[in-house]
Amino acid sequence: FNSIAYGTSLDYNLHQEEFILSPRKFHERQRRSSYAMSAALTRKKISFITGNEKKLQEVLQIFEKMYNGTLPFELSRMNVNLDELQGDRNFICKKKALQAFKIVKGPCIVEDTSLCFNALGGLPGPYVKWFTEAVGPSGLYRMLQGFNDKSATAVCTIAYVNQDGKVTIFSGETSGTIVNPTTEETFGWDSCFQPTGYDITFAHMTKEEKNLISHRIKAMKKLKDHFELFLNDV
Ligand SMILES: O=c1[nH]c(=O)c2ncn([C@@H]3O[C@H](COP(=O)(O)OP(=O)(O)OP(=O)(O)O)[C@@H](O)[C@H]3O)c2[nH]1
Ligand SMILES: [Mg+2]
Repeated sequence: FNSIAYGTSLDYNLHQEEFILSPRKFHERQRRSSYAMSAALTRKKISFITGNEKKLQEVLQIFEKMYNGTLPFELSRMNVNLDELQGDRNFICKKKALQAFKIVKGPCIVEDTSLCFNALGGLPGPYVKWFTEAVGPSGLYRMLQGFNDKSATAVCTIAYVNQDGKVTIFSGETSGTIVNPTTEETFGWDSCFQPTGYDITFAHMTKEEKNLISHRIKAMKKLKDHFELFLNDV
């Protein structure tokens, strides 16, 4: 598996200046360095399991901003496409989480994203990946051609599994409209999803703008609240 650790930069860059510092400053740096290292050693390790690079990027950007650059845990990524059973989104995400825990045998996070069209009773929902791969964002727009109602909800479902294998689910939703894409796709279906209250799609927005209002940040805020309430669960 491709596993990379994030949130550890603090541990490295303290050594680089050792020749240009005065002895007193060097001593102080060493003291801070060993403090940082012991903090890093006590930080819990959490694995984020996803096969999707774009998702990984957003999750990292959001965590970095939420924790001002210093995550209270060490996040590593495992590049695995977990099996996805059919069912509602919480069921799918819970089953992904349990598979992930079997692999990692420790705390882990998985995420499942749905795009639900109201005119289609919530479909494609958790199956949007296959629809997007088959027809692209413009095809998603055309699927609603016979309907006046173009409204949709983007839903991010996150499952966190703690060290005992207990799964907790968090979800975040952003409502919007499915529009005819006018830009290149930047993620999956961002170019056809226009969030309510905006006249541009997610694809037109900067990452910073999207990360303020997205389904993903809303679910991740709940995960952060959970970590704060149940400190031992981190
Ligand atoms: O434009 C987008 N903006 C987003 O914010 C977003 N989040 C997810 N997606 C896409 O929606 C499907 C979800 O399926 P999904 O959750 O199963 O993801 P995945 O299979 O790619 O990865 P994972 O299951 O290994 O984590 C996949 O096609 C993702 O590319 C997005 N597209
Ligand atoms: Mg998937």
